[in-house]
Amino acid sequence: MTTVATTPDEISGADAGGYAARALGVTKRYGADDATVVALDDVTLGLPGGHFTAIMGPSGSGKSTLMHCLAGLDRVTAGQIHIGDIEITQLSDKVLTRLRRDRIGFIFQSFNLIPTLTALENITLPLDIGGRKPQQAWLDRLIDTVGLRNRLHHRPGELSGGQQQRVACARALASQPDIVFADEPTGNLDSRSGAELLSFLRDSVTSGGHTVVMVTHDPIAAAHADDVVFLNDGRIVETMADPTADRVLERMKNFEPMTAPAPVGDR
Ligand SMILES: Nc1ncnc2c1ncn2[C@@H]1O[C@H](COP(=O)(O)OP(=O)(O)OP(=O)(O)O)[C@@H](O)[C@H]1O
Repeated sequence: MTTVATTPDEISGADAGGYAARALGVTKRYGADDATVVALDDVTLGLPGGHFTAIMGPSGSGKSTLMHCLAGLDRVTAGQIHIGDIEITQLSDKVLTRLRRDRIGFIFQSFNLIPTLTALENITLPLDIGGRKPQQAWLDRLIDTVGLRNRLHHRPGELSGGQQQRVACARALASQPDIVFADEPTGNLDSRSGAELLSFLRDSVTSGGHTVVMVTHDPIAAAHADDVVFLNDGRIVETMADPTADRVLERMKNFEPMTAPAPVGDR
């Protein structure tokens, strides 16, 4: 499995097991009647295991909705989602919650740390909730990689934004999940902290064999990925292998002529 797939044949075949997550003909509608919004329109996507995939597209194109549906945080209107070999669209809320906890890691733009817990307690929280013991060697490696060794007993309020996001990253990877979903993970970080975080995610894929899916608006962030999936109006319009920031920027420009602000003098 060397690249993302976007056709039903590719992701339904005998070797579909190589995909960490799959969406098959997924449609997501919000609202009803005249107020209906089609956020995803018949999306088919296979995300290879051991890959770093970026999801890009203009505002409102369906990026977050796609990620939330893939991660089982939102229910689809039609179609199927697989995490590994498990079809999640039919699962009860209880089973889905357990699957998310055990097999999926999340990194949100807003960190979502618990303010009363220390950095270490935040990192191991998903494991603690699941009644699982952290694998100490992995945890040690993770803590050293994100550079939090001397901050483990600080609470989030005593950490910088970049440090908090690194805690969120370590938390997402602590249980060695099958797949990590990151929604604009560098959105609240300065450029140096953002670059560190992206290197960490890249390394967790290259050296650790993890699977990372990241929604981003930033071509430089997307250039850390193996593949970029471009969405527009709820549909996949293109994929790009081995992206560079320049190529991604060029592609994004084609989407956004309507949203570029007019020069001040023209208003
Ligand atoms: N809970 C909701 N109720 C109604 N409409 C929604 C809801 N969530 C998203 N939408 C709509 O679905 C469409 C896709 O939204 P989504 O948040 O997935 O886009 P996005 O590409 O992630 O946008 P952005 O880059 O601005 O975050 C948009 O038109 C949005 O207004």
